[in-house]
Amino acid sequence: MIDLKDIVIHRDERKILSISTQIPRQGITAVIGPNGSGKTTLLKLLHGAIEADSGIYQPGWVELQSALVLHHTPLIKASVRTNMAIVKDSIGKHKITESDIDEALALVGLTHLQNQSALKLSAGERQRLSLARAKCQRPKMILLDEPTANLDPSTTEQVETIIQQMADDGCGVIFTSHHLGQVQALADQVVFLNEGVCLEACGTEDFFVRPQTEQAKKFIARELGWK
Ligand SMILES: Nc1ncnc2c1ncn2[C@@H]1O[C@H](COP(=O)(O)OP(=O)(O)OP(=O)(O)O)[C@@H](O)[C@H]1O
Repeated sequence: MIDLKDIVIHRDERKILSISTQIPRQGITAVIGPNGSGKTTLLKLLHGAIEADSGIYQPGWVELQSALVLHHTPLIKASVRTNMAIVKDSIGKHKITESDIDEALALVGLTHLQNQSALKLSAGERQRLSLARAKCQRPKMILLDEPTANLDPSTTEQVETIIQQMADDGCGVIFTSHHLGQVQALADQVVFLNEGVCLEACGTEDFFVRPQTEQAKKFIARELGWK
């Protein structure tokens, strides 16, 4: 378990995250909540990209060895393969080998485009490249910020299959999403944030069938269009 105790993060004198919860290190966890509720901030904290002002995070980002995939992964003006080769692994110990790259490209179905300029990739191919780069880092956990935002249904399905495969291979996955249908289909557990506070952390079915807080009930009803 990842244990977050009394974590507080401020920006511009505003508390943007105030959280105490536990998140499993295995399986697939969805972090959900309204816009601005702190989902991306939580992923960045887990990855060690930002620090908490106070509180305890165990085992901590060094031990977690995560790969973080944000919305717009910067790519260099070079081939898909070169964009893979520049990736560093999450602990800086292993060199990324040619066969690591081959394996990751095959996983995301981009082998045939490996010599194409990465900047010419479509949004869906770009996202698959980002996942392949993350996979090459040999992370223990992969943190994905809205991995299927702006993708069409068929590409969304491809990306979901890759995520599922990574989890089946033993890599813990934490992703954020605004698609509750996707969360229900993919996630084993849910962390629900509201105004920077974790209000619920439980199994996916429990969350959707028996939400404990009024905020979660309203959020589910609004997002799924229930009356
Ligand atoms: N560097 C920053 N400086 C100031 N405010 C910030 C900073 N980073 C995040 N925030 C604020 O913190 C809050 C949480 O942001 P965050 O991006 O984590 O939300 P989110 O749940 O991922 O939102 P969305 O669903 O819109 O992507 C927002 O109100 C945001 O404006």
